[in-house]
Amino acid sequence: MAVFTPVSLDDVGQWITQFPLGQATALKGIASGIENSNFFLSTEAGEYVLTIFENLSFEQLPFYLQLMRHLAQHGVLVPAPVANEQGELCVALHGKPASIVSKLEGSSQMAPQPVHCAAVGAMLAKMHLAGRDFPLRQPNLRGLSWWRETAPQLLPVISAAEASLLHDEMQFQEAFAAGATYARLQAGPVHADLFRNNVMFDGERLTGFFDFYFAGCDTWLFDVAVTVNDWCIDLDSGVLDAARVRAMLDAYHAVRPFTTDEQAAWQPMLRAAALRFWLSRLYDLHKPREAEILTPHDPTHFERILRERIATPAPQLY
Ligand SMILES: Nc1ncnc2c1ncn2[C@@H]1O[C@H](COP(=O)(O)OP(=O)(O)O)[C@@H](O)[C@H]1O
Ligand SMILES: N[C@@H](CCOP(=O)(O)O)C(=O)O
Repeated sequence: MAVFTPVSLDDVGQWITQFPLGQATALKGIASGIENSNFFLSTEAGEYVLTIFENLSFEQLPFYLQLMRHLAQHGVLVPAPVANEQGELCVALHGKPASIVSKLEGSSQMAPQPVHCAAVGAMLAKMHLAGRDFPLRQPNLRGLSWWRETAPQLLPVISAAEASLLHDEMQFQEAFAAGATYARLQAGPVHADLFRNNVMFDGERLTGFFDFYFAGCDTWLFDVAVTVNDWCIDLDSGVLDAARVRAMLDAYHAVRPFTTDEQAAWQPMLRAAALRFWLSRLYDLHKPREAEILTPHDPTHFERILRERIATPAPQLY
């Protein structure tokens, strides 16, 4: 959709000398980003992605970039940030924070089959395990605290039917999050937005997870629920597709076995994951940021998913 900050090859030519990448040989804006300005960057050392962060600050970026570096160093397929000669992963370009990360091969698989879901499930489990010794901490900034702030702002501007669902689900999620089962769930760094458009495939080979800018510390099961709610559904109805769910969960379980607490928490967590994106889409629709030029995602998609997860028993986790 947009490159918000234009950058020329000349601009990058001087700036890139602080990185161990040789000369920049080509730069091409990526049209599909909605949050940041992204460019494919060719250098003498290989192919990279240059990102200029339009909303995140220098103070906020270390958690995301260091998490990506940590995961890449632990064999998780994610873009590896490149440090400059001072060891910095984030350096100003045109006055904004910018970073260079390795380019993933392939493209997003927008019509996934069980084989793709299995690859995502296995890599997600590997990512959760690899995050256990990541030292930085940041909460999921779109977690329960944000829902508590956001729901009251939305209740007056949404329909009565939406307000009733939102009110009831917030009560349900408050009780779930305060319970003993929830407290025992394993937690750590999670991607928190692992939708189809944030994973690359080369045919059936997964080449990487990217777009970590909603990452934070939360329960691993929340991350699984977010991922299942996007990868394993019929997009029109929101209904789970049994074959894709089974493929994803079995592959995850083979790497990091689910627990009995997680089985007990599974249905509430599928609901929580649906609520999170329903809320953010409602918020973007009713409370757009100043100068927002983009078409917001449709909230009714996640309202449908939420109603469906409430009405239908969750599949077995394992
Ligand atoms: N590391 C990467 N390797 C390959 N392509 C990438 C990488 N990072 C981003 N892209 C491409 O750039 C596009 C926009 O990236 P994304 O992170 O979704 O931007 P935004 O956060 O602005 O929405 C992606 O759809 C993908 O095609
Ligand atoms: N996945 C979210 C929106 C986040 O956008 P992204 O392009 O950065 O993944 C949604 O679908 O609401």
